[in-house]
Amino acid sequence: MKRCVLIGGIGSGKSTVSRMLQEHGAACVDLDDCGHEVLLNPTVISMLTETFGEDILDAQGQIDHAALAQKAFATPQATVRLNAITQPRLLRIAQKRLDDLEADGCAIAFVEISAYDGPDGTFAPLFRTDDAVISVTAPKRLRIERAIGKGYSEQDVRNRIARQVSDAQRALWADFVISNKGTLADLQAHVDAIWKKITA
Ligand SMILES: CC(C)(COP(=O)(O)OP(=O)(O)OC[C@H]1O[C@@H](n2cnc3c(N)ncnc32)[C@H](O)[C@@H]1O)[C@@H](O)C(=O)NCCC(=O)NCCS
Ligand SMILES: Nc1ncnc2c1ncn2[C@@H]1O[C@H](COP(=O)(O)OP(=O)(O)OP(=O)(O)O)[C@@H](O)[C@H]1O
Repeated sequence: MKRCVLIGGIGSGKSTVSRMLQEHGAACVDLDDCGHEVLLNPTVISMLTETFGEDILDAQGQIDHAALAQKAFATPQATVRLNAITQPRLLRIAQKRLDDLEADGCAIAFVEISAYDGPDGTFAPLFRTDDAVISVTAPKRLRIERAIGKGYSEQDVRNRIARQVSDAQRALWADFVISNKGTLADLQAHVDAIWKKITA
């Protein structure tokens, strides 16, 4: 199975690119989604409440994502603590999803990684060093606007951006950079061209 890595900061358009790639026939493993599964684990819930306090829970005792985000993205140290609890576990879920796709005969899979920290970083077990990396970028102003449109508060988006690497850093790691500052039709054309190159 050919694997590719799809990276980009909050509101850049990764999920939209992922949807377009899936329409071409690719499978996608979204690490944000794997992370959401981790937050349902009772051990993780206790570790997170011990670290960040009981007020990250909703009335049902489940993690309130916005409440946890407010605490966990407030400082670099808090984000390190969040990542240490969640990322080793979400990595195992993502690895299993990739293994299952491969066993099912999937030809090409994209791993969508919003918190990508480089080829030798946390997510290295999920890909090989020669797998293509696609970075989706957009000006900060547009990313904030788009993320607010998805329901995040402006402060939350700004905090998350502050905890993420820059588009300039992502470009150094990428084989393809998609600049997503135009229309959805522009984005589609860009994705179609990359799909052709990747599958040539
Ligand atoms: C803090 C949580 C509960 C907020 O949940 P919420 O549903 O609001 O956001 P979601 O998980 O869908 O992420 C949305 C975006 O936030 C940003 N983001 C999420 N986690 C991180 C992180 N650890 N570091 C930097 N940015 C992050 C990304 O741009 C991501 O696309 C959740 O993001 C979380 O548990 N994060 C830690 C796990 C993780 O690292 N996930 C990203 C894997 S690549
Ligand atoms: N070129 C575009 N023109 C107009 N709207 C766009 C464009 N690209 C993305 N969007 C919209 O912007 C929002 C953010 O895009 P998307 O969800 O794909 O980003 P993301 O990088 O996956 O974000 P997140 O980090 O929150 O997961 C979505 O509502 C999407 O429909």
